[in-house]
Amino acid sequence: MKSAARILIIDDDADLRESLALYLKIHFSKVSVLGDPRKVHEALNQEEYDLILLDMNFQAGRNDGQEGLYWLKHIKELRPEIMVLLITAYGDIDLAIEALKSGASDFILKPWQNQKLLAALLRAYELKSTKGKLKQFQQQQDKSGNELIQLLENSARSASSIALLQQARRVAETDAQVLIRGENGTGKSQLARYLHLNSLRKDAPLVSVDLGAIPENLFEAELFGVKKGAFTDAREDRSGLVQQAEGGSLFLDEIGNCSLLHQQKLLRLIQDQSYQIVGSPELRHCNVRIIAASNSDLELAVKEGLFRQDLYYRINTIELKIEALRNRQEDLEVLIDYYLDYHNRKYGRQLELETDQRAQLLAYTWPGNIRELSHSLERAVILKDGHFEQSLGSGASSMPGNEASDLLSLNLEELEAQHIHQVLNHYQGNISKTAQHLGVNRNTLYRKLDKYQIQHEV
Ligand SMILES: Nc1ncnc2c1ncn2[C@@H]1O[C@H](COP(=O)(O)OP(=O)(O)OP(=O)(O)O)[C@@H](O)[C@H]1O
Repeated sequence: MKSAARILIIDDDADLRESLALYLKIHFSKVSVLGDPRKVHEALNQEEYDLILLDMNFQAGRNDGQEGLYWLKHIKELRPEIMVLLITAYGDIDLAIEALKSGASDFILKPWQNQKLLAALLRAYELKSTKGKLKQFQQQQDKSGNELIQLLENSARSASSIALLQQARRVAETDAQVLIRGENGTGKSQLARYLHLNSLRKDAPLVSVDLGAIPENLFEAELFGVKKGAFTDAREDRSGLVQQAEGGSLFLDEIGNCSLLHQQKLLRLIQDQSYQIVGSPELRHCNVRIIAASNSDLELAVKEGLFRQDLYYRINTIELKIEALRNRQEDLEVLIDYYLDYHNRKYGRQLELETDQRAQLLAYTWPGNIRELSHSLERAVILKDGHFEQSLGSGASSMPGNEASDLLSLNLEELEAQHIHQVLNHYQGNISKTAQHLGVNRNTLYRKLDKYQIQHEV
C-alpha cells in the first residue's frame, strides 16, 4: 500500500527530478516536481504537501549549499508544518548541522540509496503526523484546561475536596509519582488532568491510557510503539503512547487491571524511565511523569500475588484519595446545580427542580458517583421530568430473577441486560473487570448500561 504522504521534489536537474519522481511514485500516492525554487510560493498555494525534497544548489558553479538554506528558511516561513529534507552532492558536517538548525528534517547525500531515501521520507512523514496529532490534542486541552481547573475548584466545597486539591497542587509541581484512588465515576481522570495542568509539564502533552481497556496482546505495541517489520502488519515504524507523552505526563488509568507480565514492563518504565519498542533490541530512554489511578483494592491484590509489591511502592509515592460523592454533601449541592444547568443549556431546556426533588437527590447514595449524577440529570432534562423515583437505582431492583423458567421468557436483549447486571454485581461495580469479563471495552459497557438503564453502576 502506498503512503498517503504528498511530496514535492524541487531540483533544477530535470533528469534527476524525473528519476526521483519515478521511484517515489511507487511508494507515495502523490509526487510532484518543480525545477525552479522561485516558484515554490505558487506551488504551495496550489497544492498541499507534507514533505519537500529540496536540492541545495541551483545556480551553475555554486556548490556551497547557501541557496538550499535560503529556500529552506523561506519554505519554513510559508508552511512551518511541512517537513523539508535537503539533498546534495556536496555535503559536509557543518552544512548539515546548519540545515538541521534551520528546520530541515533530514539531510541526504547524492548519489542516494533508494531504500535509505524511502526510510528517511517515511520517518519524516510519521514525525509530521505525530506532531500534528499532538498539537491538535494540545489545543483541545488548552481550550478546556482553564475550564476544568475552575470546575474542580468550584465544586470542591467539602473539607475533604478542598484538602485534596490543595495537596494535588502541592505535588503537581514535583515529579513525584502519584496514585489516585477512588470509586468509579468520582473524577480520577479529571484529577489527573488537574495535576498535569498545575505542573511544570503543562505545555507538554498529557496522554491517558486505560489499562483495563487495552487488549492483552496489544499492550506493548500501544504503549511502547512498533518497529517496522516487527510483525507482518508493521509496515512502518509506529510511535507508542509513551513517546507521545514525551516531556509531559502519562496517565495510567485502572492500573490494577494490568497483568503481571505487563506490570513488569511498567515497573521498568517507572523505575528506569526506559522501555523497549516492539521489534527493537534497544532500550529507549524517556522523560514522562507517571500518574496512575485505581479503584480496586491494590493492597489485597499485592497480598494475593496479583499485583507486584515493588510496582505498588513505586506508583504510590503520593496517594490522592477521592471521597465517594455520598460523603461530600457540600460538593453534591454544587454539582446538582452545575449539571442541571449544563444539560439544560445542552438541550435548550429549562427544567427546574422542586424542593423535594432536590432533597431526594441529596439523600441518594450515588454508587456511580458524579458520572451517575450527570446521567440522571441529563435524563431528567431530556424527559423534562424531575421525578427521579423511577430512575435512581432502578437498575438493580427491576432486574428479573434467573430461574430457568424466567430465562425462557426473556428475549435476547433482556437476557443481555440481566447478564451484564449479574457480572457487574459479581465484581462489585468494577467497570473494567466487568468489561473484561464480558469481552467488551469500557465504552461499550457504558453504552449498554445506559441503554438498559442499569443506572446503579453507571
Ligand atoms: N469536580 C467535578 N465537577 C464536575 N464534573 C466532574 C468533576 N469530576 C469529575 N466530573 C465528571 O464526572 C465524570 C466521571 O469523571 P472521571 O471519568 O474523571 O471519573 P473516574 O473516577 O476516572 O471514572 P472511572 O473510574 O470510571 O474511570 C466525568 O463526566 C467528569 O467530567
